[in-house]
Amino acid sequence: DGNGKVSRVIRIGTRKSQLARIQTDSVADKLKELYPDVHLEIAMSTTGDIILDRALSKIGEKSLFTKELENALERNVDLVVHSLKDLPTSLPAGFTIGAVLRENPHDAVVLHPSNTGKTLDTLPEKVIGTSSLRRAAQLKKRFPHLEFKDIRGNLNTRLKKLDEKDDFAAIILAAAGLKRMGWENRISLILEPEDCMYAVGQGALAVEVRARDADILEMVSVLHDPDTVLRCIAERAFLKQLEGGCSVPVAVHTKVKDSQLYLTGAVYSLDGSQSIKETMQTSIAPGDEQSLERVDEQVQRVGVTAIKVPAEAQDAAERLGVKLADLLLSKGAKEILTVARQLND
Ligand SMILES: NCc1[nH]cc(CCC(=O)O)c1CC(=O)O
Repeated sequence: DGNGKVSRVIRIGTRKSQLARIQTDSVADKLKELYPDVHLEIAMSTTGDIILDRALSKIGEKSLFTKELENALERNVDLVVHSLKDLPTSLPAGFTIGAVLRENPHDAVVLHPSNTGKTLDTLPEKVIGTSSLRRAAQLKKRFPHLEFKDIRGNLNTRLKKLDEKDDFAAIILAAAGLKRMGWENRISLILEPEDCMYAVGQGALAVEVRARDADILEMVSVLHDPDTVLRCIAERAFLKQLEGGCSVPVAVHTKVKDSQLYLTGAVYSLDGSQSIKETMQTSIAPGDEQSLERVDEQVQRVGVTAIKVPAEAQDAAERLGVKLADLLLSKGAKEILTVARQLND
């Protein structure tokens, strides 16, 4: 078995925010369970959660959060854990995502305590807190009576702002982040795709490693299941082909059923009045697994190196994302995204 290969100390890098620590610990715990003989150490970086006062959508540079951890990966750690959503669709040379673990990808509504039992249709006040253009655009389209205002800060800060003031009737957050922080009980509603599709990679943890570190790649590859990898590759290929980035309202929904991978993708104008949404599918029948021999930068698909997952299915997933993006672009997605970008500047 491959489990005996890594006998040295494995160092995991993490940012110091509570969510980052929890995410890192959850991956470390899984690795400990799978490899009881491996000695794991957690190394903390001291900066990275500094930019809280500007809308994330206006910072524009996703890799800001991850650059420091990549420096550490170059020097003194073997793997780092990120929210996949925060990772750009191409990684810097020398790095790759070796495992993807996903929980609930959907968005959740957290109600102000005074609104317990209400829904987005029946809220007595109409101001909703979110700094996500994607969430605001979709929900404006579906619930025209609501208003959306920016809410900044980490998860703790946002919940505090909701509870201790009367500025917001509710806020929208990723269900996965709430669950990881132990606040699942604050989830009032999970948003269905008809109301609000999720962000590319939302709810998934990405384990970033050195692209040519075959031992570590093999070690982390047991953390993920093929369906999760294929869904995330399709989503990321879609975003990359759209040249979406984090500052535009792009949303997706994926599922796997009967060896078919389904991808729904959409772009929205900022007020939700214009949108283009399409679904495509592809066969992901089992085939030869991506092998270690073929692990080099050439086999990365949108930053992911998933050994042991069928290589052909990974190619099909990537093509699906590109094809769906091309379909949306042929229907005017570029114009919608260009206007959204300019208005958001
Ligand atoms: N936008 C920031 C962000 N990046 C990752 C998460 C946690 C959820 C996830 O991993 O997708 C969140 C919070 C949120 O969107 O509510």
